[in-house]
Amino acid sequence: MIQNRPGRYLLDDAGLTELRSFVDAGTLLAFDLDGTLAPIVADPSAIVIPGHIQESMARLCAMATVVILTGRGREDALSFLGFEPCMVVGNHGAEGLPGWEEREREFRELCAGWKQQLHLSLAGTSSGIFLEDKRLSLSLHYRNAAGRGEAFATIIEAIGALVPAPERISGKFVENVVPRGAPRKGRALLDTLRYLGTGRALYVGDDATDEDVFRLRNERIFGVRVGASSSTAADYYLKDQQEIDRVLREIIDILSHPSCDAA
Ligand SMILES: O=P(O)(O)OC[C@H]1O[C@H](O[C@H]2O[C@H](CO)[C@@H](O)[C@H](O)[C@H]2O)[C@H](O)[C@@H](O)[C@@H]1O
Repeated sequence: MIQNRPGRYLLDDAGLTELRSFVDAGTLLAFDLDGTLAPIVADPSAIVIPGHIQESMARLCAMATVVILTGRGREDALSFLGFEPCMVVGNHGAEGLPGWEEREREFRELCAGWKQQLHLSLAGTSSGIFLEDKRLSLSLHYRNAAGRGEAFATIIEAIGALVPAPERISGKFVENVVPRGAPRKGRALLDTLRYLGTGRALYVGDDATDEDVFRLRNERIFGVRVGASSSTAADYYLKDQQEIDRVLREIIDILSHPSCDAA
């Protein structure tokens, strides 16, 4: 079993040197949305990518290949971006990958069935549980529940009773119901690299679902976790979400001054 190790801080001299030697115009730049480009807020429909982050992302989109890998539905994610990435892969990797169109139809049907079952099983249970229907996966949020422990237990029981059994992926005060066999973020990033004919990728994410990328431990992927964690598989970490601003500015600087010794 691969042991996790504490990541290294990205924004010190050593981390920035590594970033500079990894990133060039041919590097795929992939980002998670919630908690990475947008700060976490209590209402999932109220996220905002700050204007200066949108501007940096728009600049990067003009300089390199930018991809968004999000747990949100694609259309929902697109409505928040304010810039135009090369690709947006939604639903934790299950939506928007070329070649998966048939399976996506199957995933939609499964989710519609699970949604009906959840409406029945959660009716009358603890308040504050919010079901987000993302068509190819479902999210059961309990951040705003009066008793989070009780709400979490209710959600786990309800997901455990679903037929057929889904995959359950934990997130930040959310449990995600995902079709078995659907691509997750790790697979999605590798497929995207192949599809776009790109050799390597930088990936920045903040959540348990992003560990699916970090756990690949692939030398072609430079993984950065937003928020230090003793259990992350990411190579590097940022102290908090606000530091994404500096990361984007550093990458813009790297791409504006190409050197001969990039890896
Ligand atoms: O992969 P991501 O782009 O990070 O999406 C992960 C989930 O993000 C959203 O939920 C999380 O952010 C909300 C807004 O800040 C917050 O209220 C919630 O507690 C978080 O779990 C989104 O609603 C989910 O669909 C995504 O799966």
